[in-house]
Amino acid sequence: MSANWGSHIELSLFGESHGEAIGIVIGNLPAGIRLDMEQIRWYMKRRAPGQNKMSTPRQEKDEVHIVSGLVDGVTTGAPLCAMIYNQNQHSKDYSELKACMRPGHSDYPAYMKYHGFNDVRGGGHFSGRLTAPLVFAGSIARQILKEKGIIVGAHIQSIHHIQDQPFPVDIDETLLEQLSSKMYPTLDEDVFLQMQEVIESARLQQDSVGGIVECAIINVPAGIGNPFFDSIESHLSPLLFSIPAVKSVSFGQRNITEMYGHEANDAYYYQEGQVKTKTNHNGGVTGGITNGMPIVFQVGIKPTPSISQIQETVNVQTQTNTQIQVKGRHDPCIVPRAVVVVESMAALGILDMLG
Ligand SMILES: Cc1cc2nc3c(=O)[nH]c(=O)nc-3n(C[C@H](O)[C@H](O)[C@H](O)COP(=O)(O)O)c2cc1C
Ligand SMILES: C=C(O[C@@H]1CC(C(=O)O)=C[C@@H](OP(=O)(O)O)[C@H]1O)C(=O)O
Repeated sequence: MSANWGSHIELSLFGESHGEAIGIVIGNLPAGIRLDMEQIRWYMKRRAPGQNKMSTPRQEKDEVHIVSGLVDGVTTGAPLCAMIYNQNQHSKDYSELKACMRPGHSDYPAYMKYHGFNDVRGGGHFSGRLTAPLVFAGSIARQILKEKGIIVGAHIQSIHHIQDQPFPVDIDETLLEQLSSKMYPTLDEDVFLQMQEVIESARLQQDSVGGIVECAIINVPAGIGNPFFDSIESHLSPLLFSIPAVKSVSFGQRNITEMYGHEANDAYYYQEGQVKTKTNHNGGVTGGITNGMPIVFQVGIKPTPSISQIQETVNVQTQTNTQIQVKGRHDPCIVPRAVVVVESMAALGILDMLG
């Protein structure tokens, strides 16, 4: 099982949802970065479970213990290892799942690949819980990027059929900082109430819903990226697709495929000596290389697979068709907790790209 990533920044992710701890080792971090622990705690809180009815009731503090690579709050340049101890496992909820495979979760493919030895409890190493250490790593990346003037932020673009507005062409630091300061950021102030109702209605029907997170990275200079195998899109996508439940990533305007060329092309102009585009349908990237406009992309997240309605499945021990009623404490919608995960992955990807 591989859980390593990176060409400049190196990540090595470890742990299971119901094991003792989850964590990450971050290699090649610059020395001399004073970690802003208050900011890190806020980003961790935005993702943490158990805070309201929209989330899994599992209560976890998600306190980060830094065990190496930091002295007096400042990075030393040595691998930085951070651990989060699991505190609230209910492993008996998963006893049936060694044999009966949850539709939509990792159980069956993992059973085939790891011959039934994989840890199914809480999703094991496949769990959305593993995104907690990724948010920690992403928070450090965001801090380093901010020193270069580069800011990342995201909003909930949609939940089920309820849509927020898309990002405007001019995305500034104030807007992104405002979004990141909210627990559930949307551009239209009122739309989250409707989203919340849709989530609650799905929860009451023992069901779940998905949605889309739209993310922006601003102030990346023009000229970063490559045309072919290491384009901006191809560098960010592996990270974004590694977030459990992510099923799509698209850059620029979502409906660009339905436009005419004259509509899709972003017209250039000079503003105070700087090249800008009037529209940003291409999401700040053409030819795989940044054009100086905000990098904008959307991440599609499926409905949570573990729902407590009775579903058809198979028992791999008796090799029979059967039914399953999934237990455990699950998110009726992953999207609200995943916004900061998307931001974190974007920050890690772009920092790595800057070299
Ligand atoms: C923050 C977060 C929370 C999640 N919570 C749950 C959950 O409560 N129950 C569940 O079945 N899946 C949850 N997932 C999704 C599963 O982990 C994921 O669907 C599963 O590992 C299968 O992977 P795939 O959907 O990418 O194919 C969550 C994912 C994230 C990112
Ligand atoms: C604990 C978290 O989410 C978990 C992600 C998850 C899954 O299958 O992905 C399944 C659930 O695990 P459990 O049944 O142990 O409660 C979620 O609670 C977290 O994100 O921190």
